[in-house]
Amino acid sequence: MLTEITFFERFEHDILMGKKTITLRNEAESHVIPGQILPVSTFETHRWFCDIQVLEVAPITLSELTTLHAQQENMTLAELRLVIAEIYPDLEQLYMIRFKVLTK
Ligand SMILES: CC(=O)Nc1cc[nH]c(=O)n1
Repeated sequence: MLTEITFFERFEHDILMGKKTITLRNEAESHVIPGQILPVSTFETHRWFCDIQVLEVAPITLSELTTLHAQQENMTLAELRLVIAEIYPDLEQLYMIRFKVLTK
């Protein structure tokens, strides 16, 4: 079970503003359950910046991504596909984690 989650610093503002409400992760980072509360830190320096509550976890493939997922990431679909390809090269099976920010 995941007990903390990290995000790249470039996503911090969007998360805190409620503009990014999902994250797409690989299988290793998908072991969370709805209701679970996770501390969130930056990937680069492990600085805590909020707690989130997991609302939903669902498998999704790269080809199934839609403009709704892109909106929930505060990106265009083209941007989202590029970002995911950069973070997880050649990975088709992803997991969508929907969350809300609790403590800032
Ligand atoms: C650190 C890290 O992997 N961050 C990610 C990965 C995928 N999506 C996301 O929002 N953040």
